[in-house]
Amino acid sequence: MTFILRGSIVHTPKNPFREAEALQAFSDGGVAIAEGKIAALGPFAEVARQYPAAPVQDCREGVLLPGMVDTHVHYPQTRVIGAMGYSLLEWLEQRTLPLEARLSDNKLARELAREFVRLLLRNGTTTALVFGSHFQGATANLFGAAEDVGLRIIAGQVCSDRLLRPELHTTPEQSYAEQKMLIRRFHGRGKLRYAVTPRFALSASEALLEVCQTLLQEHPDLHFTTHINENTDEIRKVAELFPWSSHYLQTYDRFGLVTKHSVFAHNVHPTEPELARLAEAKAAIAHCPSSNAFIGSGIFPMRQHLRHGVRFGLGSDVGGGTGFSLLKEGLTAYIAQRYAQDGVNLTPTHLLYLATQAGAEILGLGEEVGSFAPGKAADVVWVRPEPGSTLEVHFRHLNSVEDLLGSLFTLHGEAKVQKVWLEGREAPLD
Ligand SMILES: O=c1[nH]c(=O)c2nc[nH]c2[nH]1
Ligand SMILES: [Zn+2]
Repeated sequence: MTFILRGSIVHTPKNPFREAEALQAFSDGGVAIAEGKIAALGPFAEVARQYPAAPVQDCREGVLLPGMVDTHVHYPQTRVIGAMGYSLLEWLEQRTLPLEARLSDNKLARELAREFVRLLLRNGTTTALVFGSHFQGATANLFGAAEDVGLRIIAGQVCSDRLLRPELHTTPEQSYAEQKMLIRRFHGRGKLRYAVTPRFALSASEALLEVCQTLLQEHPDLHFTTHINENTDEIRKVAELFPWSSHYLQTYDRFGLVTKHSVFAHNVHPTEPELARLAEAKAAIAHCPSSNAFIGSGIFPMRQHLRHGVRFGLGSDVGGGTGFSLLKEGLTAYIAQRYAQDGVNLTPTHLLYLATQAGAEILGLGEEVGSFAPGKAADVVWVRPEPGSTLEVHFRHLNSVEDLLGSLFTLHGEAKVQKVWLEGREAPLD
């Protein structure tokens, strides 16, 4: 069935960090959807002429965006959001890991998985790279919940074998066996993909990192994700644990884990050699601005990443982050760069790009999602201002599409995700 969505349409088919006029917008636009894919995009009158028999869904109140892409979010941590006053290692020990340990209970894991995928969708996220659980069963529940609603996720069973808490520790042998089973069962099934996911070098022995390497060698199309350079105490401890390493990235690189399929979360405190190596390997960073602020990790050195040509997308990093909204992450990235010594002066176009196409690209999905380019999956979000809100006032008095986006990101708390389509099918939001 072919149908048309009519409304204000904005997307970033080009990279605004490199090219002018990266934003494309249609104030009365149409996006035709056929067989779950974008069939046509343009002014509504033109699209309607191309598909005269297609029913039209009127989305003229508000704006249509490509489904957003969260490049770093933790499935077990929804209920940790808002734990104030901790730095990273205290936050993990006192608030996060105790909850993660409870996911050995499959019933709780199933409940959290359903809650998690619903909250991603309600915030307009249609693709995500997800940190799973330390438990195999709970991670299987995550894949199951995503599949049930048609959400595109890349995820994996988190592995650690030291320095967390005993319930969360595995052994290299156990981790290999459990991950193999999950890879066989879920990797490449529909829209599901598997990511090898050591929690961070601090909690992974060399033998466990070797297991990660073996898995990637045995399955070259797997993804890889972990944390890096988030907090100065963490960095110091990692240096002590790997005395042979000259920097944090080397603890992964020694085991072949720095590739174009790798996404490292945070990288708030990188050294120049690490940035050079990330660029050389075409590895990418999940930039998590609200988490960096909330846990007090520091300000992301965006200009340094740009200078080195290191790619990055946005991550909500729930539960260190302050919620699932990538609109809010965009605003927080903007504000953090305003505070930074040598910050990048981001425009609303940069923010939209970071929340959509940039994320798609670093997940290797740049040809499949992230914009309304014909042929891509029809993952679409319709956002409307809450009636009577400041955002509604702004939307009634717009001068330009940049103004629309600027107020959407700034007043994101008054933007309601009205509907979400996943491959052209309306997704359940309740
Ligand atoms: O922000 C973070 N959240 C986590 O859960 C975590 N684990 C290791 N390092 C981490 N950083
Ligand atoms: Zn994280």
